[in-house]
Amino acid sequence: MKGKGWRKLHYLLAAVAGFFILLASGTGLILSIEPFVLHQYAVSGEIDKNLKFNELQNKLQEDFLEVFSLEKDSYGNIKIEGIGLEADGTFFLSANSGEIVEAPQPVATVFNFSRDLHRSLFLKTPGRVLMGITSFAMLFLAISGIALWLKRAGGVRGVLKSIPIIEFNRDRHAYWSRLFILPIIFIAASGLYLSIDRFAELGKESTTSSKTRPLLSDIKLKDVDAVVFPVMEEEPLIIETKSGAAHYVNGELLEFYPKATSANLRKWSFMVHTGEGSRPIALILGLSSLVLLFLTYSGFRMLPAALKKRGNSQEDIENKDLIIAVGSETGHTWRFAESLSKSLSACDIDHALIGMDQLKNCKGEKTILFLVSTYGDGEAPGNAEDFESKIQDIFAEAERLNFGVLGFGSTDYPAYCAYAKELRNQLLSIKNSREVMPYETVNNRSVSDFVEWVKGLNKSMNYQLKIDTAALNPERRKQLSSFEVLDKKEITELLFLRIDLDKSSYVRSGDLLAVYPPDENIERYYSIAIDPETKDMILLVKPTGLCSNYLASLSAGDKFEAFVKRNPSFYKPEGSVLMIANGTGIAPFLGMLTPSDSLFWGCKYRRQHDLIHSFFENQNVNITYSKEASKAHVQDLLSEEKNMIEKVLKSNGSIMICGSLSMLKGTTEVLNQIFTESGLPDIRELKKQGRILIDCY
Ligand SMILES: Cc1cc2nc3c(=O)[nH]c(=O)nc-3n(C[C@H](O)[C@H](O)[C@H](O)COP(=O)(O)O)c2cc1C
Repeated sequence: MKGKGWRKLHYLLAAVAGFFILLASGTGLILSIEPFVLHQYAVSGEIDKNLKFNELQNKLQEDFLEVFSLEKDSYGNIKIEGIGLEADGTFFLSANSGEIVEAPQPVATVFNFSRDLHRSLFLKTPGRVLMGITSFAMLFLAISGIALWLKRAGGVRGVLKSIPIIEFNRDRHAYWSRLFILPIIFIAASGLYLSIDRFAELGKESTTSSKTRPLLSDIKLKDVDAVVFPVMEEEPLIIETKSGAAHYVNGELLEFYPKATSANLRKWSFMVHTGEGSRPIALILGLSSLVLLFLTYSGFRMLPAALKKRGNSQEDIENKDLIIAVGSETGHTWRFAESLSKSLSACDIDHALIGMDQLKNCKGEKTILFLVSTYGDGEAPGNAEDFESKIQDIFAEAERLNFGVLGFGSTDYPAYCAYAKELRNQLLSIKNSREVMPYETVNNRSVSDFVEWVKGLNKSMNYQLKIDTAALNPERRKQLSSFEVLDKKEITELLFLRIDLDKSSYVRSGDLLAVYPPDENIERYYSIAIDPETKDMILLVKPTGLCSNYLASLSAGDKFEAFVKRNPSFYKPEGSVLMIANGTGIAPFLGMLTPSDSLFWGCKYRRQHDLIHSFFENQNVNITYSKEASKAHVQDLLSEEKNMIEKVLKSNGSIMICGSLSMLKGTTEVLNQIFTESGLPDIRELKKQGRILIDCY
């Protein structure tokens, strides 16, 4: 089955069985507490491992007129039914003295109530059947979940990789289900087995006699599970142990019925499913129930978007010249495509919106705008999985294909927008194809990236589209903190902000500050430094956009709303570090620089240096100015530092790069050349080893 099929199965099962799973998890959570509160439940004490069953039997003959049965419960209690010298009924015995001990306290109503609800929804047999089916659905949810998880990870190799948390419900759902997959499978499988066992009456003991013939005098009390005592003389004494049931008459072994595997399986399933008698298992069950509750909640939050039918069908596109084709795994790209479609309609531009799996047999001249995400480890999203194998057929009859590709992805993943790039190459190889819109990307569903692309589209196609950004539903994060500006300085296009920070805060240099301009729901990220001396937060901003102009309008004492996004992939590594930055990209390094590091910074004007020179005292800093006489860029400085760069890397040091993408491009070229000449691994390999860290935008 393909990723799409597994996803459908997963959602279908969740939609059908979700309510019952919720019920079973809630009651399961309550029941998992039982072994912890019933601490006085074990009243029989520890059984001496050498104590023989015979010895207890002799004691019983002294104290009871008649004993009918003996049973050991999962708490190790010895429970007997019989007629005592003073009373008759059920008694608990001390394991070693054989004397009657105080009966355990009754079980709290909440546990009995939860147990009945958990097992049968108070509906007796139909309820038990329903809960059996729920276990079955849960097992298949776990199996389809594993398939989705493999797809998400881009194959088996990636399953243990960390999961970036970009979207709370989706990514935490994946995170927690991965962590608890084994207990969840055990819970579902044991629940299913217990249900089947009850209805199919599995586990009847085999009557095959065994070669192991336990003598009555050898049986130890610790090995006994249950005993049925003879009432009439000709009846046998039946002793059940882990290995089977032995029948004795007058102390002689008459028959032995080894225990069938199914009986052991039943016992094992009961233990795994209830945790009765084992607090560690009960703890795992409790935590798993909590996780299941969360998975049901987050799954239901994702369900409406997943089940929504989107786009036109193949028939609708036949006489359209302009098509928006969407490749999406989890539905976000559709939101952008729909808002583009709306703005085209508002301008009376005839077009169709379609999923990539619906795109078949294009005839004549078509203009197709592909909006595609990347999934797994740089792979195609679900509805574009088969596109590559069909692409030649799809366009076989097209006279001309005008296309543009907009990639949706996240720089949190190493293969940023890899599928969009691959698709673009495939389209370029189609006969009569022409790229009419330059390839662009949208990082982390950035509305501003998308709006920029639409501006480009307007230019290329001579449109006047206006995107309704509110329709893209960017949500302002709920928990924002208020930050106070302590100091603000500005020198030619560079703004320096010192911001008050709770001194016990966990924030580190290299983290990001996400700021919302007033009346806007789209945050902008700024790399931050923590001043090593004062522990204040330092922000460097180029005041050219809506948010940076807002920050520029603030004065000391003003407050603004923001949150800190942890960015551990850009924390300073051990050892000496070569830091490379241009413009405001220097910000995180202001809090990282030590005398054993070197910093290369490219800025525009000499004056800008005055804003931050106090951070450079006794440090190894090299600066270029692109708007002064030298007109040099930071990469020009690097090409003269071959020996130093080689020395840093050969002594196990690292390189960190922060700033613009164009600086990254130039820097990468220079570094690659140096690495080749020095026999060092290439940038890709060093990045993999975590020795080149990049934060460019
Ligand atoms: C499991 C997973 C894997 C991803 N892998 C990549 C990737 O390799 N490269 C990338 O640029 N983005 C990757 N992304 C980010 C998505 O492409 C991005 O969130 C996109 O907006 C999702 O759009 P969609 O909901 O339409 O599929 C991944 C997201 C997830 C959840």
